[in-house]
Amino acid sequence: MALYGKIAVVTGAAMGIGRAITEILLQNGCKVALLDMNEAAGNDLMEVLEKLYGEERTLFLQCNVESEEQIKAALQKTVDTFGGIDILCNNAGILNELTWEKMVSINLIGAIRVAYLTLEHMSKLNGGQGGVIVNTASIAGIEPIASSPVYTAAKHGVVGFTRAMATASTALEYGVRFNAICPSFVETTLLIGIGDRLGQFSELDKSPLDKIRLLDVSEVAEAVLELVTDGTKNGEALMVFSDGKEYATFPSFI
Ligand SMILES: NC(=O)c1ccc[n+]([C@@H]2O[C@H](COP(=O)([O-])OP(=O)(O)OC[C@H]3O[C@@H](n4cnc5c(N)ncnc54)[C@H](O)[C@@H]3O)[C@@H](O)[C@H]2O)c1
Ligand SMILES: CCCCC/C=C\C=C\[C@H](O)C/C=C\C/C=C\CCCC(=O)O
Repeated sequence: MALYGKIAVVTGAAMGIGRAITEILLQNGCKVALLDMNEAAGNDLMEVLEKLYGEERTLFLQCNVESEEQIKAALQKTVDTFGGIDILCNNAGILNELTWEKMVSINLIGAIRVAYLTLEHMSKLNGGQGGVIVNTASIAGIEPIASSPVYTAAKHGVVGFTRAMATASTALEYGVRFNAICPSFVETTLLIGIGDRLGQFSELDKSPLDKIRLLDVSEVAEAVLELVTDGTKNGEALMVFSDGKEYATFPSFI
């Protein structure tokens, strides 16, 4: 997919990986709607981006991915402002085993909710032009992390949802590709003070974090760009490690 002039929606865009995805899409000519619940961080980032890329190429919309109403309003505003949606980077997420039901609500249900509501604009079945959806999962979506069982469950859910939707989209001719990005540990606020958010599993935090190089957000954004632009990629889970990236392989029974 050539990106110049394409319209992207990024959730959890105000900081961390979402911010890096937003910037790489802007650098490649996209218009980007930044959705995030953190209004202050979103507005601060907009000031920076407007100076770099021009006011007409970015739009910040305060949006909690737990709220169907807020997502619907944000997507409609994006379509009204930019004229459609070609790319969704479904990235908002938290890591907190203490508030595990909320974590499932944001990391898994939120991602599904945003994807379904975006398809109402993007799917060829609904009069859209087709496009691509990249869901931010994690290596924890491929391999269990003992200190984070519910985070692991939610991210496995994101990978499963992505792969099933890729097949469904092909069969039902939505014209939409679905891929998952699965990073290792990335240097963002998500990992700050993590020991306090692992609850009964905190003693398992033996911190590989001290032994491996944390990824820079730009490395994850580069891998997302590959999944967005390479039209042959559908139903893939691209793992990003400190020493390179690799597509996950899965058994097949059906
Ligand atoms: N940092 C890592 O090591 C790592 C590794 C693999 C995957 N991930 C995943 O990457 C994604 C981004 O995480 P990050 O590391 O950039 O974290 P981050 O905390 O730096 O950024 C997360 C962003 O999501 C937003 N957000 C959180 N809950 C939201 C909600 N309910 N609605 C809307 N926005 C919300 C926050 O306001 C924030 O701007 C998450 O899905 C996370 O699970 C992170
Ligand atoms: C042990 C401390 C864990 C605290 C953080 C828990 C979960 C973090 C999840 C992130 O999404 C990253 C998930 C998994 C990373 C897995 C493997 C690391 C591979 C190392 C490498 O890059 O080579």
